[in-house]
Amino acid sequence: MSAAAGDGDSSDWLRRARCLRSLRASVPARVSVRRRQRRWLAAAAGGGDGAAGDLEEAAAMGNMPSALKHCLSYQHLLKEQLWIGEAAPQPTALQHPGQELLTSGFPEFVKIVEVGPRDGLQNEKAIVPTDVKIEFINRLSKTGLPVIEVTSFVSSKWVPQMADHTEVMRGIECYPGVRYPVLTPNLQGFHSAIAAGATEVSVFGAASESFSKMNINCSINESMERFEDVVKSARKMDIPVRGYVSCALGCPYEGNIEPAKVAEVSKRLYSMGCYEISLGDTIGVGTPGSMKRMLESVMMELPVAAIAVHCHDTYGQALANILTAMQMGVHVVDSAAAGLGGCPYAKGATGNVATEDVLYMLNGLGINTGVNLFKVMEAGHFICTALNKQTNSKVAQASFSS
Ligand SMILES: CC(C)(COP(=O)([O-])OP(=O)([O-])OC[C@H]1O[C@@H](n2cnc3c(N)ncnc32)[C@H](O)[C@@H]1OP(=O)([O-])[O-])[C@@H](O)C(=O)NCCC(=O)NCCSC(=O)C[C@@](C)(O)CC(=O)[O-]
Repeated sequence: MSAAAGDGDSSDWLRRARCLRSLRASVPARVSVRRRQRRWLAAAAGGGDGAAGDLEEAAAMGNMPSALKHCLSYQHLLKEQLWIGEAAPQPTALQHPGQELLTSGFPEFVKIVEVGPRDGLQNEKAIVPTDVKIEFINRLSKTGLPVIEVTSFVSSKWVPQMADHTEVMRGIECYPGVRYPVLTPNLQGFHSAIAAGATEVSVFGAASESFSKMNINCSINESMERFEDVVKSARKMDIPVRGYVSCALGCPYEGNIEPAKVAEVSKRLYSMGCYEISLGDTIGVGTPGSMKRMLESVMMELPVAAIAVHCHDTYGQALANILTAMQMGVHVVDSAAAGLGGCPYAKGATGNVATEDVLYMLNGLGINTGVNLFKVMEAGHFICTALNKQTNSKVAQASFSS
């Protein structure tokens, strides 16, 4: 757990800002928000002054402006701890006999692998200044995220956005308990990464021959030989290696990809020593149905504990796909703050699923992540402001823009 996770100050600030913004939108300028709020609450609660009594009772009466109702339901959400990443309330004796907990079948803890600084930024048209990347990563480090993928040691001719990999790796503050892997496609990238101070790397292959050729300029077989070299060197240095399989649910060049092919490539990566295999829906075309079929196939070859899902949200299916994967026991989820991202070799693919949206869903399910949603929202807000773009996170949009 990072040193600064769980600090409540900024959460309070955001809560208040959110509530006030929502109120301001519906109040004539000449009446102060606080006075109006006291009056509504007093009226809704049946008299008295601004103390207003029980908020929920007032909300139930239904005789108040929608902005205030929104605030009250927001209070209700807070009460249920959807926002703070703590365990949801346990079922009470009032629970209907035989009624199953919503969370049954889901893992108790989900590890979030934040890929925003790498997958998120690699596709930005304008080069993001190195100090902005470093500040973004430092902010993410204070959120409780256990893993933050920092950059990639690839050719700067191919991906100019990642050309400052060494400066980024050397510039970030490494928080205790947070891991900072980087992408390395071959031995050359591996050696550069280690020289820059990386202590964990990822190799990235694909279940599609065409994508492999476009992305890393070699066939699947050739890529496996390169990855073997990386894994062997890494093992000697006690460096953990993660493996990616792109196009697990579809390829921008070949269309459908057989689940058996995904399973085969995953097995090769796992057998050579990758401790975790991240299955990428690179172009975000998967559905819960195709996710289920693909995972069933991969799970015949790999233990579920070694499987991660990496969903892009092009068709709006990412959360549903993640939910499906979790129902099947997967407990490692890749995501990017503000839903940044895309792959330079997957035209039309939009960003990764937003970390904020994943956290909101997991908090609602009472699944622990150890990550502070508010702080991720702040980091997402920081990078979106720096890039002068709108967040892709629905949760951040709802919280900041209403
Ligand atoms: C893989 C390579 C490097 C092969 O590139 P290549 O051109 O085939 O390599 P080469 O071995 O023929 O060498 C050619 C030149 O590249 C240099 N080179 C060789 N290796 C490196 C290296 N590691 N770092 C820096 N430079 C390198 C090498 O030194 C040489 O330089 P030159 O002599 O011409 O000046 C190239 O194709 C490349 O960089 N591709 C970029 C791949 C990439 O970053 N894709 C995006 C990330 S993957 C992704 O986003 C998907 C994922 C993971 O998120 C999951 C999902 O969503 O599906």
